[in-house]
This record gives sequence, C-alpha cells and structure tokens, in this order.
Amino acid sequence: MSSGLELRAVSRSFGSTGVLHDVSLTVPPSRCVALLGASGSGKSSLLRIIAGLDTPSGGEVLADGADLAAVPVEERGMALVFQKALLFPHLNVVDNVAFAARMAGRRRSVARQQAMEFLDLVQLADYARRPVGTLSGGQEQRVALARALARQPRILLLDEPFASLDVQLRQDMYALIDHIRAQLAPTVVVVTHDRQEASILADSIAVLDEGRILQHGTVHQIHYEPATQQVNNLLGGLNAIPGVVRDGRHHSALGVLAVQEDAVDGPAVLTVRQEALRLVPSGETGGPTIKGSVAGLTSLGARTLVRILVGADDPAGSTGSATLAVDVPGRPQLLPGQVVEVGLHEHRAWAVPQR
Ligand SMILES: Nc1ncnc2c1ncn2[C@@H]1O[C@H](COP(=O)(O)OP(=O)(O)OP(=O)(O)O)[C@@H](O)[C@H]1O
Repeated sequence: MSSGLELRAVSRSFGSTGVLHDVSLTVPPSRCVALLGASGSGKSSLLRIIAGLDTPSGGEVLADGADLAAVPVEERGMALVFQKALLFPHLNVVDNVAFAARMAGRRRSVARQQAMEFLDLVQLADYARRPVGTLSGGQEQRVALARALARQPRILLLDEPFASLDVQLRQDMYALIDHIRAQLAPTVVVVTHDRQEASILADSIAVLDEGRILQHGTVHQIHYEPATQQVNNLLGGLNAIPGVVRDGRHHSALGVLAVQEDAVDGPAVLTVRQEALRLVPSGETGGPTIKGSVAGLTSLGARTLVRILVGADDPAGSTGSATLAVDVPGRPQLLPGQVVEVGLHEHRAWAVPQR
C-alpha cells in the first residue's frame, strides 16, 4: 500500500528567519521524488515536517488528500531513515527490526518471524542473531531500512541515508532501493545533495534553494530544460552562454541557435549540457557546428572535459567570446590553441531568461 503525498504552500520560520517558503509539491502513490539542494537549503526541515516531527508555520501536508496536521507521527503511515542508522545497541539485528511490532503488542515469535521477512528483503537474514555493534556501516543501513520497512509505511522518507557509505556500497544500496520499490512500492521521498544519487533513485527531482523549490521535474527535464540558471548550476551544467532570444532563436558568441519554441524574447542564457556536445572529426559533413580553439583539458577519469574558446577571433567583435565545455570519452589528443569543431544537437539547447 502506498499513499500520494501533497505539500501545499508549506512554510517554516525559526524566529524571524524563514527556512521554507511556500513549498508546494505533489508525489503520486508509489513514485520516488528526490529533494535535491545544497547544505542548508531546507531539505531536512521539509522532511521533518512531512514526517510530523516538526510543525509548519503555514501550509498543509496531505496524504491521499487528507490533511495530516492533527495526525501524530506514529499514525502517519510513514517511516524515516537517517544518515546514521541509529539502531538500538542493546538489541540484536532481528530484534531491532521486530521492535515496532513488539511495541504494537505482537508476540515475540510473531514479531521476529515478520522481521525475518524484511531482513530477507535487505539480504541480511543470515545476520539476524548478530549484535548490531558487529555490523559494518552498509549492513547497519540495511538493518535501518528493514526496521523502517517492518512498519509497513505507505510513505518511506530517506534523509541522506547513504551519505556515509563508500561508492561501491552506495551502488549496492541503490539496487536495494530499486528492489524494495519493485516488491513493496511505497511512495519514497529521498533527501540528497548528490545530483547523481537523485538521478539514479528518483522518478522526479525537486530542486531546493534557500527554502524554495526552484523546479520540480523529471530527471531529464531538470538536466536538459532547467527553469533557471541556478538549476543548471546545481545540476552540474557547465554551459551558460549569455545572449538574447528573438523568435525562438538564441543569439550569442556561439552564433544563432534554435531553442525551445516558447522561449520568451529578451536577454537569455543558453544552456546546453556538456554531455550533449561532441567534437566533430575534421572532414565530417552534416549538422551545424561551432568552431573554436582548445582552451584546456580536465581529466574526469574515463572521460575528459574539453574547454573550447569560441568567438575570440570574430573580426566584427560584435558578439564577444564564450567558453564551451564538452564532455568527451577517453583522452583526446588535443593541444591548447588547436582549432576544433563542436557538434551541437540543437534540440538540446535551452534558453533560460536572464535575471
Ligand atoms: N531548529 C532550528 N532552529 C533554527 N534554525 C534551524 C533549525 N533547523 C534548521 N534550521 C535552519 O534551517 C536551514 C535549513 O536547514 P536544513 O537542515 O533543513 O538544511 P538541509 O538542506 O537539510 O542541509 P544539510 O544538507 O546540511 O543537512 C538552515 O539554515 C538551518 O540552520
């Protein structure tokens, strides 16, 4: 069972300081939304309000259309997992997971039997009798997840639950969350400051900054159709070229490029993901290209970020110059100053009004 979640104009102030401002968000049942934002943007404050651990200064939290204002934490049908597992140190693994059922009055044997199903789900059934002090960080988080799931929440709230795990363990946990979603289909809200994690886990991402949602959209929209320049920055988009939009075309140091049809005329920044650009081998014919010179190379490991200066030798000097970042596979054999051509999938260019 899962519930739809809705936030309506939620705000929260501490004294005279507002930390959440008119936050509205809808998450359909069984969907996963990521709250993505820098440290201090209000992600945890929002999650605490959803869970009922804090009261909003204004606005409403609803589950399946019902206002939760008067519903206490334990009756909201939600479970929360934090960055720290916060297991009960005096209980072994299975009794940690069985805890809620025991509190609800179930017999020990029944509670343990049910707990075993959830330990099985997180692939820790063999660890049932272990003291929790003997677990690794990744195993602790699995137990914390099993304990949360044993409450059979309709909405699962995850507050940076994998932030302290190493890269490999995090990948394992992402697979586990996929598995849990496929098996139990809870609605999930995951707080993270890691855009890759948000993209892997969530169906949609709500980008939070200074207590406001800048944009809520699919993973694709947030990356390729940012609502503001700040969303582009927060999602790691490196290209933001100033210019002006006239009749669906953006004019800048890059030349004239088609952007979305409904782009508003006026000053606008052209965003185009570095991953949506490519270096065109000399002699290749086909779509439009942008000519520039190599300004620098940065290794990304298996890929390389090539920075290309465009428009610096424009004889008219009317449009100025711009640097374009292009993310390419491997390590291209390029020298600083070398002239290259960049292929741009025009439908990937997106204009954002300049403020
Ligand atoms: N109880 C409180 N009293 C006063 N200010 C608070 C309180 N709780 C949170 N804040 C402030 O609200 C803002 C948002 O904090 P919050 O913890 O929600 O951010 P966050 O995005 O989760 O950050 P992080 O990723 O670092 O956990 C911060 O400026 C924080 O100092």
